Amino acid sequence: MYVDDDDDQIPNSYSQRPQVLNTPPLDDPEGEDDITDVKPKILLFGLRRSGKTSIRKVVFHKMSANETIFLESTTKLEHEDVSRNCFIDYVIYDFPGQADAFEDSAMDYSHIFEGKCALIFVIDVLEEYKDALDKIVMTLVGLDNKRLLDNIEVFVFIHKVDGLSDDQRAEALKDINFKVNDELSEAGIQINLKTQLTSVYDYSIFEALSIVGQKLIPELLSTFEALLNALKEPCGMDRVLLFDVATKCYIATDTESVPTNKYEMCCDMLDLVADVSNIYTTPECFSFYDSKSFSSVHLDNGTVILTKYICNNLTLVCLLQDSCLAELGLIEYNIAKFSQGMDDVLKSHFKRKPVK
Ligand SMILES: Nc1nc2c(ncn2[C@@H]2O[C@H](COP(=O)(O)OP(=O)(O)OP(=O)(O)O)[C@@H](O)[C@H]2O)c(=O)[nH]1
Repeated sequence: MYVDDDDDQIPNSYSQRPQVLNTPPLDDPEGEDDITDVKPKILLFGLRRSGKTSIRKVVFHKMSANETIFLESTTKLEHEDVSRNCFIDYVIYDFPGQADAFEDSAMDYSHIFEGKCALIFVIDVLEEYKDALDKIVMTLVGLDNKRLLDNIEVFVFIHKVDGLSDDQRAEALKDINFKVNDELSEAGIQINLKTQLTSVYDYSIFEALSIVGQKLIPELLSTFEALLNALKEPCGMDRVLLFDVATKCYIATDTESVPTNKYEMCCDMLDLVADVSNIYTTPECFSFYDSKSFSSVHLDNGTVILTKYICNNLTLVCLLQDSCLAELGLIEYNIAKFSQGMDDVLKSHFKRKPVK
């Protein structure tokens, strides 16, 4: 199936760079689950019980953080396609804690690192983390030796920080950054490691995965930032974010980075809309959102949080001062223009690409 120029709808998912995976995934030795269309990958790596599966389940399956204590250890490589729309369009690989990417010839994972990847090392900060740091360095050295490192964005999630005070978090961040970078430079590896403090008990894990996801769509990101800026400025908005409502990951924002408290405010708003809709939508209704979905909350400090559904699970969340609402017509007009611009960009970007 091909995207037609005249299509009004942006399809839910686009297959992006078709190529054939050389080796079947390891949990699929027969190749039954033949992935002929390799999407960008997010690879979760880390020691046993560091929290990899919990991250996957909480963000992509809406599992509550409390339920993750019942998760069993992953004993073989698991992968799943978590595509929601043309932005959240990737496959997640959850490596078993004991996996070594290159050490064991019976389990050579190197083919998985081919193509566009984000490699996330998850460190359990509540445990002694020397072994975890050794594993990071060993894996990166292995990737470097195989000349695979150039394609890969590398992240370190300093995980389970809900158990730490602010001072302990800052200390862990500094210590881990220093030790990993030190060992990597000793091994002669220059790499831009992105380190995040995360927990499944708050929004930090969604924020961290938003940043990872954005690295997988760099070609679209700058265009969407420009579109969001073009919306923000004439309307006098403080911040505008484009969210995937299913995962609470933000796809893009205006060019200024988003302070964590603002990101949390937006997530609370999305949760509020979902909770109210959950109570009052009829069971036959598949989604809380349609083209008319629009909501606003006025805070007593004069801030307004406004959401407007765009398409394909994507919703705009805008933060503005209530004085800006005097020009509500202008805001609605610019949001409609944004929506049209997004539609045009996606159509031209994915024109004649096969659609799943
Ligand atoms: N306090 C806290 N505990 C967490 C967090 N994330 C995961 N856990 C707990 O960590 C334990 C291990 O989580 P898993 O997700 O199974 O860890 P894993 O890395 O997939 O483990 P393996 O499958 O053995 O490799 C569970 O008891 C989770 O509840 C977090 O952010 N904070």
